[in-house]
Amino acid sequence: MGNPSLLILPGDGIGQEVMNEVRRIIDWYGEKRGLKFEVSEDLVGGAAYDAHGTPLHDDTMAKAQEVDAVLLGAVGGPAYDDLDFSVKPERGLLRLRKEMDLFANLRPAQCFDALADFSSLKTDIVSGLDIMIVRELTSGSYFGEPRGIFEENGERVGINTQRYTESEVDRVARSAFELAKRRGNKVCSMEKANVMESGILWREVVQKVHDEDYPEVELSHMYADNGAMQLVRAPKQFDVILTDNLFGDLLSDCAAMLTGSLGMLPSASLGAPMENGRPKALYEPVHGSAPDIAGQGKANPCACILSFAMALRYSFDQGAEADRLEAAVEKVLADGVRTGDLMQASDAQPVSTSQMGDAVLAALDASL
Ligand SMILES: NC(=O)C1=CN([C@@H]2O[C@H](COP(=O)(O)OP(=O)(O)OC[C@H]3O[C@@H](n4cnc5c(N)ncnc54)[C@H](O)[C@@H]3O)[C@@H](O)[C@H]2O)C=CC1
Ligand SMILES: CC(C)CC(=O)C(=O)O
Ligand SMILES: [Mg+2]
Repeated sequence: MGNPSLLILPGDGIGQEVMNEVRRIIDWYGEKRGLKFEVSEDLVGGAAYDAHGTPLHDDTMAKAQEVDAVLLGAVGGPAYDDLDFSVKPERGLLRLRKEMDLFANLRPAQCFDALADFSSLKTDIVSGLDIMIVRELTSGSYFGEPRGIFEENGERVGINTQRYTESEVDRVARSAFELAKRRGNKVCSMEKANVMESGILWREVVQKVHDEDYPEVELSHMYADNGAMQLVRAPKQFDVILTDNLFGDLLSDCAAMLTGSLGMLPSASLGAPMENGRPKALYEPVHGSAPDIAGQGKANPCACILSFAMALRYSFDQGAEADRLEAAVEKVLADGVRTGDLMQASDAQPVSTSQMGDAVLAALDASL
């Protein structure tokens, strides 16, 4: 059997900068741990649009379907804001998620001890925080039809459709319950069943999956607006949060600030098992291309580095090496190394993206 394959899609803006650091970490694993990957690279998002006039070339899509895992930086940026949606960078990412059928987006929000006093919330509220948001990723309002901007009664109307089938809810609910069994054994499902039919169906299906196959897991339901409030009021009440595509997008950015910064939040997007038993998978930081800091060496690469740790765990059965990488990031933070997003304006000089990468590599060396 050959080395496991990894397709790297840096994308746009800080996606390219943070991915530079992940490449060095992948090399480190090859050299120091004998964990070699068959790495290929391609374009996605604005970079692909500039080269090919499309945010995701068919050849790239085909490659993504073949590899063991895809690692993506971020897409988008102001240069592409006025494009028709069909060719916008974000559309490339949506296509990738949809065609790979990556229905379960795992977004862990963990507060490292060293950042507990930096979080937007009081230290005791976030200290030791470890929650997992499971966001449905291939349906809901980012994909439902009809969608578009249409003429109606002499004016334009913008339409997106929140749509969920029972099977779509069923499969992502199972992912959440399975994860909960390996964690704190609790799932809180969030929707708006009070005002949305899709929410009513969501709640019914989640309850049914629970009652039939996961009665031992503690299940609660919460309206997503209250969920957002509870997330900043008392986040440690949650273990696994299960929610739809749109609410999950919002709630996970919100959870980022509990951990200190959006620059700290990794994610894994998982689909059905492939022939080798591993899930189809794409790993990416939760953040976007951050045009306000792009090209300045200011981006925090930790979210992308931690996304690679998730790849080690979920795609390559390297749980111990994932632990090693997460511990390296934790040590660096404990040593006080900080990119600008992890400091108050008046603090000492922040480190650059590549200096943060240097520090993580040094911590990895020290772990041997
Ligand atoms: N998965 C993806 O590729 C995503 C792409 N986007 C796209 O990115 C572009 C910019 O979107 P925004 O709304 O500005 O969201 P964003 O996530 O790019 O940035 C929001 C804020 O967080 C900061 N930030 C984000 N990541 C950081 C990091 N690693 N280190 C330090 N600071 C960081 C940024 O500087 C900015 O102030 C848009 O085109 C958007 O559609 C947005 C979210 C996800
Ligand atoms: C397609 C992305 C730009 C949407 C997003 O913000 C995300 O998935 O976190
Ligand atoms: Mg988002």
